[in-house]
Amino acid sequence: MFSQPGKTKFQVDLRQHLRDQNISGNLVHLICEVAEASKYVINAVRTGDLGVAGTSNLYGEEQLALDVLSDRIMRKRLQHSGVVCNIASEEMEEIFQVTSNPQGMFSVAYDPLDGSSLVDVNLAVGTIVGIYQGQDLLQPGRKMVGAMYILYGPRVSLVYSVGKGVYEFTMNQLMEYTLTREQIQMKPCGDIYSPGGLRKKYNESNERFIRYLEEKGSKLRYSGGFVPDINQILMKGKGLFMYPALDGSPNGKLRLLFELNPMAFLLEQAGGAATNGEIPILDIEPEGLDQRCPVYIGCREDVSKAGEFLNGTC
Ligand SMILES: O=P(O)(O)OC[C@H]1O[C@](O)(COP(=O)(O)O)[C@@H](O)[C@@H]1O
Ligand SMILES: [Mg+2]
Ligand SMILES: [Mg+2]
Repeated sequence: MFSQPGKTKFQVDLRQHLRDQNISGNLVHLICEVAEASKYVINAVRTGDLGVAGTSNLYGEEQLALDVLSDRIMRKRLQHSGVVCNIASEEMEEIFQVTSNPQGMFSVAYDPLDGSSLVDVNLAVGTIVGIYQGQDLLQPGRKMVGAMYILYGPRVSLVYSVGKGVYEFTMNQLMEYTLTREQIQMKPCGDIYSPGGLRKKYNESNERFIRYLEEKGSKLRYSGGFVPDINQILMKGKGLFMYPALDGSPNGKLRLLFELNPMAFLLEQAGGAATNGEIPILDIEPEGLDQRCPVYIGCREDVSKAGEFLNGTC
């Protein structure tokens, strides 16, 4: 049952689709709860206060009112879902325990509003979610049972995987998510590149890798929002996003639990790859909630080429 990209041929609703996936009813419920929460987040993005909240998150970054509101929307929904035991968010200081009994339950790590500083210039932003069975959130991403993101662009789309391929749903005029693409697949290499961070802070290997990409004819496509940048690569099936180690920031900027693991899970499911330049992102043992790490994510061959530049074999 393959629909054309962008066309909702079968009007398959998210819940109906998930029920057909042979996964636990609790996981179906959890994904649908996140989908419901996203409807309130998009409303906040479209109409909410663009000012600062006057508080800071666990990274010491100034929080916007929209960061705080999106976080509350997500947390409340998860807290009352009846299927979540632990919650961690980019905007919370510590793990929020809903229940100490993990039986049949999931734990969720999320970035409620990635790219929030782009809302005032009306660019696309998103929500990123990683789902773990049981109560342990500090596990390698490969242990995740599901990952998803919601992209708030001119259209709202939801992309998810529970380890059975990657599917895209798009919000219709009734604010329901209906299936628009299934079994999304990446090509082995591509011609789009999204380089994060200040280039003058790149080391020589990263600089040489960028020159290699440019010489092979890759086009620069960087919006400054991780969700739209990854979504472009995934939906076009080609390209590479990187946010490398920078001079003064050896771990780059992006967060392992809240941003990188869910995206790595999705890209691997689509036949792509994600590494820190040495090992797969999904194999990294997290040491703390606030862990950051460099990332090269996208087409398999492009990601592996990045590794060759970094280890000096290229
Ligand atoms: O401005 P830079 O350094 O290129 O960083 C951009 C990256 O930072 C982020 O905005 C970080 O996310 P938050 O907005 O959640 O802090 C990513 O969306 C994006 O990929
Ligand atoms: Mg973020
Ligand atoms: Mg954020």
